[in-house]
Amino acid sequence: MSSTWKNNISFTVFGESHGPAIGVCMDNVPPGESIDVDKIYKFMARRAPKKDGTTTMRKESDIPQIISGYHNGKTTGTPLVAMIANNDQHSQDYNNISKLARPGHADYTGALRYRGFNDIRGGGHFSGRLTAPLCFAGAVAQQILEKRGIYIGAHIAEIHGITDKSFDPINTSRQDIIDLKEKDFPVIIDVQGNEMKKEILHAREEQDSVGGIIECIAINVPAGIGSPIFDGLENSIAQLIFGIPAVKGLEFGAGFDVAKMTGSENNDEFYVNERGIVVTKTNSHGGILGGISSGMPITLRVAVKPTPSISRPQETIDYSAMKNETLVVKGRHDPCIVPRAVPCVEAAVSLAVLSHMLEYPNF
Ligand SMILES: Cc1cc2nc3c(=O)[nH]c(=O)nc-3n(C[C@H](O)[C@H](O)[C@H](O)COP(=O)(O)O)c2cc1C
Ligand SMILES: C=C(O[C@@H]1CC(C(=O)O)=C[C@@H](OP(=O)(O)O)[C@H]1O)C(=O)O
Repeated sequence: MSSTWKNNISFTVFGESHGPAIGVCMDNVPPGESIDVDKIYKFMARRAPKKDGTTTMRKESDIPQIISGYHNGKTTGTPLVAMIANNDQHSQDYNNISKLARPGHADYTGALRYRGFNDIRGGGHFSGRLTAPLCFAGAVAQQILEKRGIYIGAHIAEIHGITDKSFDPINTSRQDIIDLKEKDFPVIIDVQGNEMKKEILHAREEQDSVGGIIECIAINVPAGIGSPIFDGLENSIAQLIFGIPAVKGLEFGAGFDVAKMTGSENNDEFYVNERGIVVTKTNSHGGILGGISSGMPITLRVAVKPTPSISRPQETIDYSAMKNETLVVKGRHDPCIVPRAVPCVEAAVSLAVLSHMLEYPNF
């Protein structure tokens, strides 16, 4: 079940980019949770294509239709199902490349896995479009968590070498997270965001694309959530983060920098604060020790590759005729995936955290 995630919360995403609709079926969502549908729309609009040249020109409204599991403003606890229509497919863009493997995309591996029967139009089921249902599920999870004071936010930390300020790994506030969600281009330092946008537009002019890094933080996650070995918070978050197409790297806390540190530099010393709560002085561990939350903010960074579909000519193969070919990709592609993937990262982390929160009887 490649498109199903099974934990305390389970969900399946379905559909293809150029089929009639995509969607999600969530199971074991707690009953009686008030869900504001307008807030879901707002969350999903953060992922939807924009009109400023920094994203795909495909116009999708991404309004989900809830067809099960929601009544009188509350979850029923039975499967929560949402459909999202595909309205602006240009399938003819893919006619001339139906057996030509786009370098960096999943056309070749998908054809092997599905014996050539996979729908390659717009990337089919491999498309970044399948993150719209992930965002629906994540928006629901986020609302349930926010009612318990848990806030999860993300920003663009880097695009092609241009960097934003990092989250404060100890003192990021609920308001800092809320403010970022209101931004069209979610960065902490707006002037850096303007430079990033210029870089994205430049890549588009050059018939090329750029990648970057997304940083995410979850605050007020209670200490003691998660499990060791295979079912820890890091495991669950990683599984969902790698469900976002184009993600190639993930690090928690100090991440790969730990390799350069000594134990005394990396260890986060504990103390009891003025409110009688156990905290750490620093947060290299990124809020997770032994797969279990420490109560400190959970911090992670996600590396996103440059969009594979670029319009300059590239060498490739015709995998049906087994011939070498030159390919010119058509279609309306994101010159950079990173800005639209920010809510996707939030969605993935929200679903993983909510799922582990359900292990606790008093949730
Ligand atoms: C929000 C989002 C938008 C994307 N837009 C595009 C796009 O316009 N063109 C493209 O070739 N790939 C796009 N991708 C990435 C591809 O779907 C992805 O690279 C491909 O499925 C192969 O998967 P992999 O990179 O994880 O190996 C997008 C991904 C996301 C998350
Ligand atoms: C439509 C979306 O993104 C699509 C993701 C995508 C890909 O290969 O991942 C390829 C493009 O599809 P098309 O060629 O049909 O325009 C993007 O537009 C979306 O995210 O809503």
